[in-house]
Amino acid sequence: MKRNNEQQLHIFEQQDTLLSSLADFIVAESKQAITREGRFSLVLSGGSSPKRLYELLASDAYRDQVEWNKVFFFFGDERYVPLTDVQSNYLMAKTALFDPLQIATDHIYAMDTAQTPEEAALCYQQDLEAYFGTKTPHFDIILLGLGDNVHTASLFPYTQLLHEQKAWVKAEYINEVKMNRITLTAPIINQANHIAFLIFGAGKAEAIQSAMSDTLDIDKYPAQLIQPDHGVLHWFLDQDAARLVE
Ligand SMILES: O=C(O)[C@H](O)[C@@H](O)[C@H](O)[C@H](O)COP(=O)(O)O
Repeated sequence: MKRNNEQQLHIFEQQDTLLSSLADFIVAESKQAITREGRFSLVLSGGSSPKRLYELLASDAYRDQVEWNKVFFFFGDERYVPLTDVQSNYLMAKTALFDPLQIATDHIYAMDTAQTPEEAALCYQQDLEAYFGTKTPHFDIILLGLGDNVHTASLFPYTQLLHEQKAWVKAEYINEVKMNRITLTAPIINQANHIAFLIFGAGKAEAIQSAMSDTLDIDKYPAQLIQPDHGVLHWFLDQDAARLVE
């Protein structure tokens, strides 16, 4: 089954130029969204790949290019650990981005892992409903990473989460990582204006090839679920990661 949405490949030899190109894209989109709607919604991904991007956005090279007081931050997923835990995606973003830029707490939508996983998912859904109001939940940019097993956000292979058609946020115990995860689901991710995968390193090449394959098997390759309804799917890759799809 051919994919029917727009995809843009952005492939760079060096990680530095990859990161600055994605940072430039975020800056440009923030300007357009703020002009259009007075605010910009950015969904952050977790894991290790995006840390340097967040540090770059908070650096002298970029900090003055964005009206941060009009930016609202969300998370694509969260590990079910305290927000002070070293595994927390929130803590990584707080350290690399929020604290250096002195982002106001009412501009940061963290998943509340002090509640049960199911309560946290429900509360986050309510937060999103409040943010979007009666408007369709079109995040301006959703950043995503890709696991070696082709998971993205916390949409892991062979989980119930993959088949959620209605809820925007769900929690599930993920046996593969022996922890509860809270995650945006494909229905809301696919409503974004822009979805940007940030992936680098030769170890991700096979996962990217599977994710991009037109032979769909979403249980095996969950990232294949990411097919924007109206927006653009961007792949920000370094050459090592892109070697099987260039
Ligand atoms: O909470 C998480 O871990 C992320 O949301 C997850 O989807 C991540 O993006 C991939 O696992 C890639 O992680 P790395 O960037 O560390 O390879």
